[in-house]
Amino acid sequence: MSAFPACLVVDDETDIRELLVLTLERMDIRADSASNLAEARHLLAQGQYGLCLTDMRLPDGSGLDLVKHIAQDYPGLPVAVITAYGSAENAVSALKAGAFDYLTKPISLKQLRPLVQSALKLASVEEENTASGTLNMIGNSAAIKQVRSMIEKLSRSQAPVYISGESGSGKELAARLIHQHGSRRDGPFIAVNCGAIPENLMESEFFGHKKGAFTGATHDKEGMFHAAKGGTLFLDEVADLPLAMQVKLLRAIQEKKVRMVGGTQEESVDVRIISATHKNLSVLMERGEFRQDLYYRLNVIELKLPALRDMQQDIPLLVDSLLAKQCREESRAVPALSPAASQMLARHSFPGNVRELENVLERALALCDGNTITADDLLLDQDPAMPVATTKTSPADEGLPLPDYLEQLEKKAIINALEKTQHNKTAAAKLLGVSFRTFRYRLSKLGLSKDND
Ligand SMILES: Nc1ncnc2c1ncn2[C@@H]1O[C@H](COP(=O)(O)OP(=O)(O)OP(=O)(O)O)[C@@H](O)[C@H]1O
Repeated sequence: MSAFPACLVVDDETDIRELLVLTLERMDIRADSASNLAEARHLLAQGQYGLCLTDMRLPDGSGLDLVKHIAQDYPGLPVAVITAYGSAENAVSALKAGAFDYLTKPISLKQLRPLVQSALKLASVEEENTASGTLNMIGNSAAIKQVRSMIEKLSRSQAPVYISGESGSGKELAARLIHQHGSRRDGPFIAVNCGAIPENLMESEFFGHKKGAFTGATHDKEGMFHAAKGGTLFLDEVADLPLAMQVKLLRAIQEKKVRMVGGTQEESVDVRIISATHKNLSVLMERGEFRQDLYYRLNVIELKLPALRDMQQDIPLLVDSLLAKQCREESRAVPALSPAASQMLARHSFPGNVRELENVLERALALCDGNTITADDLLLDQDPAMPVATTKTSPADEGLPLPDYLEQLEKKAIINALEKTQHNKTAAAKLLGVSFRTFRYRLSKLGLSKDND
């Protein structure tokens, strides 16, 4: 038997219990079993377990009670629930209560193996994390400390996480950290910007396609779900998924299976989903633009990232570490900040959050004399939130008809966002709160795109 601590199997059906114990033993894992909640509690108190698998329906309570008991009294022990086919709510409530993952009946070895391996990995990853302890989400404010502790908790689970927060507030960074600190750290982390994929290619990008599935499909091609196997798939700007794609994604998440475009067979994929958007998904859901069932599937656990203006006290610390990082990358000495520059940074509202702060510092590094960054180097006056909000003129003052006047304002806002993001269109679209597709469309409509944009 392996060095991995034993597994506790809790199920009142003798057949399933025996089958699970046997399967685990074939995987070199010793297993104890209990047929009800009371027995399970008793065994837990006696033994050192590395994993617990429990059915949802038990004669003297529910699997959910056991999940809560374990979360409370044995917080390091991963527990997975076994749910009946099609009972999505059960799986979701178990994950919310702290279950690390779930299995759907009928249980197959294909499902069980990655789950057990993840649990097995968790123990060693935790040891390494305690040893290194380096989460690089910088800040000392209560808000960011709370984020850091949530990240640690979430990395112990396989539950889908939904990260909300304004553009540039560190959603992708948080997703990467959850991945890096969890059992999937040796697997891939695949980040997808859902707003940047053309609608007609979306299904094939996500699930892959078979040769001949459509014109131009000259060979079999795997999708992003395949690329993320054994790791994490980060769906950024998930609000930009068209409704038709939302249905397909829901199926893939629920079944943990995908089917290539033009393929006949479904195949299992072991992928953890983390999603994010700067938009308000619950509002979009109420408007019918985002499917409710997918929303509940993605948003099992929500991680909220604070805006930089809500952690203003962290600005000096962030400035120091971001400057140090940028100078390290450019192999140059870290310049000092003049008192006026420090004050200006500490007071600025940063609508573009940490990303905006990074851009301001990068620009200041390029402009400064090498020794000191002055208030002038920050160019913060040229960084207004949005020209629309600050404009004091009216169409009549400009002598323009309303549509032309609005077009001019829109152009200004777009150019401003492009400048702020060093012409990164994806980031500029986010800053303006529109999808990448919309942004690209507006660029060409307003004559701002280069020939082949
Ligand atoms: N607390 C933090 N400490 C250090 N760096 C941070 C922090 N928050 C954000 N950053 C950095 O700011 C930049 C923007 O963060 P990130 O890309 O994760 O934001 P985002 O919320 O995903 O943005 P978007 O909504 O535009 O996709 C990244 O370079 C990230 O490393």
